[in-house]
Amino acid sequence: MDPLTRLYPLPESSCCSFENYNLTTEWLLNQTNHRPKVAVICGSGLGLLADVATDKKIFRYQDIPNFPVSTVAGHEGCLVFGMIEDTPCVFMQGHFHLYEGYSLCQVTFPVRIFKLMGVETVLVTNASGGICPDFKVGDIMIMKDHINLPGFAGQHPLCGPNDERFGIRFPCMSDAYSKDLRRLTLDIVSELGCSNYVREGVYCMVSGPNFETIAEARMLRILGCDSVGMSTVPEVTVAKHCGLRVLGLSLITNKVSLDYSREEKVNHEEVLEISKMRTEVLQKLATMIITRCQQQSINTH
Ligand SMILES: O=P(O)(O)O[C@H]1O[C@H](CO)[C@@H](O)[C@H]1O
Ligand code: HPA
Repeated sequence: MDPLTRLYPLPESSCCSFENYNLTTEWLLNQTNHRPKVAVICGSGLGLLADVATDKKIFRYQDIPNFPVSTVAGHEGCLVFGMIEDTPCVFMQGHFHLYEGYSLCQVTFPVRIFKLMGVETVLVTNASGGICPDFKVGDIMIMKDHINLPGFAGQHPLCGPNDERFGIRFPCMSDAYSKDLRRLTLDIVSELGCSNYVREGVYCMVSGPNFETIAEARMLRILGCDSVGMSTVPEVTVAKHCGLRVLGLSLITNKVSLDYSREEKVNHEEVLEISKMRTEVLQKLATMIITRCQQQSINTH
């Protein structure tokens, strides 16, 4: 047994050994001829992003060895391989959350599978609550940066022994979201004429599952967060660690209450309803980003 394994024994049920990543990767590659270059992680209510792909091959999460299953409404729990024009892609219809009881190694498991499959770029999407007073419901926020609030408290997907086959012990996170992809997205947004509801901003991850108190929301505002959600940051961190290029799009599904006199109460059904409302434009945007980013073969991460 190597000394690291002895120092940090993984629980029996852990999926996070290199052998397990390999096993799942090989299982998937044996079941399909698709060899994806772009992975799309679909957030709450955004699974329909996969509908525009052609030549699809679909796996239910429950049938994939070592894969967690989705337990939240609006997360279908399917892995969809398919083509967006000439680009081979893989879509996660639904992702995993700390509040479901998953470890961060389980939450981020698919990202390392994508890396081993040869994926180069990850497009992450999510639903979030708008904290920036200028944001409106239905706005799309291009993620410029994030705050890993659970990470501050030691809930971090890279804690534990570092596997150098994936990345270095102390990865830089100051450029987690590719500048080139953000620029490309802004160009496409202006071509599509939707600049009036696309913003750039900082996403903050909280563990959930409750939505924020007003005092918490005010604290997040002071910290410089433009929106808040319960996902994405672990996946982005692991993607960046293993050298994947990342773009994040966050749909503002509700405004977070910063004021005790505000009567509206946020709920998950409203989150899903707004996601559905923006599906078409997000499909268009995602399709153009995927096609162009492959054509331009931007090399900087
Ligand atoms: O981040 P995604 O999964 O898109 O969804 C967001 O919406 C759900 C709450 O309504 C939470 O899961 C939150 O994180
Ligand atoms: O207001 C919110 N807070 C946290 N997560 C969320 N996901 C969608 N909206 C929200």
